[in-house]
Amino acid sequence: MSAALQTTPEQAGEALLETDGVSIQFGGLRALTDFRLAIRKGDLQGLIGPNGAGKTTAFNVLTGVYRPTQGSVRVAGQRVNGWLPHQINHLGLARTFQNIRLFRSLSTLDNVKVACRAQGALNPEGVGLGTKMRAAVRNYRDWWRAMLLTPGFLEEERDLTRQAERLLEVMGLSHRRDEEARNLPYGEQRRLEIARALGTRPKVLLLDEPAAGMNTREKADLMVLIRKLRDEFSLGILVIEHDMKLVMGICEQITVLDHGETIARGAPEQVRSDRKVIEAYLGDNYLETHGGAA
Ligand SMILES: Nc1ncnc2c1ncn2[C@@H]1O[C@H](COP(=O)(O)OP(=O)(O)OP(=O)(O)O)[C@@H](O)[C@H]1O
Repeated sequence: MSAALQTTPEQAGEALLETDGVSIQFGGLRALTDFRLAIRKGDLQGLIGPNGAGKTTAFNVLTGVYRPTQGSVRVAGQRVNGWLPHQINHLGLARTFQNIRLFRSLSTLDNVKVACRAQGALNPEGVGLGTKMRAAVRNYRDWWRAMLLTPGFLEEERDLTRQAERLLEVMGLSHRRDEEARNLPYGEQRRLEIARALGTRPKVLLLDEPAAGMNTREKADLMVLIRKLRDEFSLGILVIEHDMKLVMGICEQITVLDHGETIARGAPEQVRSDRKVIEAYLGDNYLETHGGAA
């Protein structure tokens, strides 16, 4: 293992998200091999690598879309192998998607309210029949409260609206409050996705190519915003991104994947001068522009 692969000294505090030797195979293809990662409160880490390296697969394993073939995923100290995405979300892990997945016909505000409401709707503990029964009873009760517009229901609605408005403000989207999500410019749709993820009150936020399709100005704003979110919401953040300026500019630690294997991990300056990373991903052109390899 190269020096860049050794664990960095950000070991203070409990890991909010941790994997141990995670591998996943699709037929004969090993999409991810022995993937190790720990995200703590305040971390801002990057996950990079060439197309098909396994980055989105890693996100899918972390969030319960895929079940790992080997190894374990822990969120807030709980082993979550086999849990469903919404159950993992309730433990404090939220994500955005490479291909934007908004409720396109809902307003900007309602997109975020749905997420805020979902966070209050389910009990994360347990996946058994008892939990399902309690959820069914609660749904039935909530349906009647909504039909009768009880004072409790109306107060809850006002509270959800306040929470969602606050998140739109943080994400610079207040002016779009009542517009349908599909009518927002691309960069704003990406920010709305982040607002919606924040609506579930995560401790760890996974951002899958948040700057894709953004112009230079929007990317620069996004860099500032991601740092602000980390600080203001006390989050741990993991970002997949192909824009090296953004990743190198904001991440304190970067993991590099190639063919599902972790080929390097370390601070930006370490990673960008790693010969294996240059060969697999950055290319000699990057080397010429940004300095020599180790
Ligand atoms: N559900 C699946 N079934 C079969 N193969 C899959 C599945 N999901 C991912 N793969 C394969 O796993 C490998 C890793 O894909 P993945 O999407 O994770 O790469 P990536 O690093 O996110 O790439 P990109 O930067 O292009 O988004 C690819 O070869 C892909 O075809």
